[in-house]
Amino acid sequence: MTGAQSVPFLKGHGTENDFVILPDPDGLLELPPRTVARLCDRRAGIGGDGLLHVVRSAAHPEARAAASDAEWFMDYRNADGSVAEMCGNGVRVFVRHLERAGLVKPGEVPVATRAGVRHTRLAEDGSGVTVRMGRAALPGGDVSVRVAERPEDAARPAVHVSMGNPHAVVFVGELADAGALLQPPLVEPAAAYPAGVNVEFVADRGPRHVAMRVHERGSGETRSCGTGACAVMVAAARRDGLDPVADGEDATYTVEVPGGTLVITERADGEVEMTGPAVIVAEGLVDLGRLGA
Ligand SMILES: N[C@@H](CCC[C@H](N)C(=O)O)C(=O)O
Repeated sequence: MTGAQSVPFLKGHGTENDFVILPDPDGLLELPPRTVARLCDRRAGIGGDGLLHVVRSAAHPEARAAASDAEWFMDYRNADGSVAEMCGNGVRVFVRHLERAGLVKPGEVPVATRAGVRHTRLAEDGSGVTVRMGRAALPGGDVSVRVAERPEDAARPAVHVSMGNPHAVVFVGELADAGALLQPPLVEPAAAYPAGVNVEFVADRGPRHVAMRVHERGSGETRSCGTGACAVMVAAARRDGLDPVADGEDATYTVEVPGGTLVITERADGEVEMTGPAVIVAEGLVDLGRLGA
């Protein structure tokens, strides 16, 4: 990209999963992967685990094709510029931005995503945001994960969970068993995840209380992942013999992430609900022409 093009941006995070936010209600911005990657670069750009492109559904072709009645579409991009279906922490930050900008009121706010519409609820007192994340899908099959830096370790069994985006959940004794997580974990069979995968390592902390680390597709290790925490909650519940739909009773877990705490409920109707913080920390102008993308 050449020439000056100053556009407004904000920076926000949810449990320290951090995002560059680009308000673009009329869908006028061109955002090729290299521009997104540069914006998310922590040295040469603003820095973030991902980017929230905030567009009215009517102005985005993917949202128009889905014909949802949600006014806003979350066009989510990973830090490497790749597209993702959904981001759980991101959707909370997305509605926090809409609220601050006076574009929605506290209460129920539907948001269209590539994984379908997610219904968010902004607390009146400005505290947390609750999101109805849809139902988890557990396709089954044998999946295993090896930590890339520890090729000597045996492959560990993983649970395949979809929260609209793909996850492999691995139970470990200690979170340190995941190593430095500088490289993507090795997941097999690769065919189980044709579009790549987010990998969560989970350790127990107490009854219905777990801690996790995550290696995100397209971003590397991050300090939190909302869809990942939901996948972890559902995998932990099944491991603990709980199935809220069959049991007719909600199950709630506390999921600790390096950047904070998320509370996740799988309801008796199958819906997974996540509650957590959403914070906007900065805003300004960025010159897309000077990113060197
Ligand atoms: N951090 C997000 C997930 C972002 C997308 C993910 N990396 C993917 O490619 O599926 C979350 O909070 O859910």
